[in-house]
Amino acid sequence: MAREVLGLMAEGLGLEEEDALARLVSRDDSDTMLRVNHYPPHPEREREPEPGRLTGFGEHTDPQIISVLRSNDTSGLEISLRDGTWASVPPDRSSFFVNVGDVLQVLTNGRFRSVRHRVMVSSARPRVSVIFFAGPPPWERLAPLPWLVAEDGGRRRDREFTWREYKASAYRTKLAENRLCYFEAEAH
Ligand SMILES: O=C(O)CCC(=O)C(=O)O
Ligand SMILES: [Fe+2]
Repeated sequence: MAREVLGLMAEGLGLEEEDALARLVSRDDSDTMLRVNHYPPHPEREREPEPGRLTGFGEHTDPQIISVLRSNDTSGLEISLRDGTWASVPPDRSSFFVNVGDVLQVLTNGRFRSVRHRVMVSSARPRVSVIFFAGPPPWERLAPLPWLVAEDGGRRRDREFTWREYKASAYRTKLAENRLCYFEAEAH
């Protein structure tokens, strides 16, 4: 699934090698992970700053290449729009929500953006989500793809790093931080 989506993205980007993205998540040592989140129902509480809504998962971007999410039919997931407002992602048990990770933003030289998202809990029903995170192998050297950099007149948004390096840096920072800023190319 993640591989197919990455194949379509490569095609859409006009990459010469159609498996340029998918191959990164298909190796035996690719860093993939499955996470199951359970948000218990939100009981009525009196002393909340914003009554009726609790943060279930704080705002963040996913660090990997791509994340594929499916949830039960309880809402809560929200994405941050350019103007800073939050848009709800309607729950749909029959479809997948695909999220661009930080590494895909780097590889595409910013054509695809890792969107900030969060989970707010306001429902009387529990939310359950299952997310497949597809990341590259630990020692893979990651940098904007040369084909796209050439299209951008040689301008690289980020410098090269390994996934291991990125993960180590991400673990040192807070969830909500923009972790990619440490990897931006110096000359902008
Ligand atoms: O549980 C959800 O709907 C999203 C959780 C999430 O963003 C994550 O686990 O990275
Ligand atoms: Fe996430």
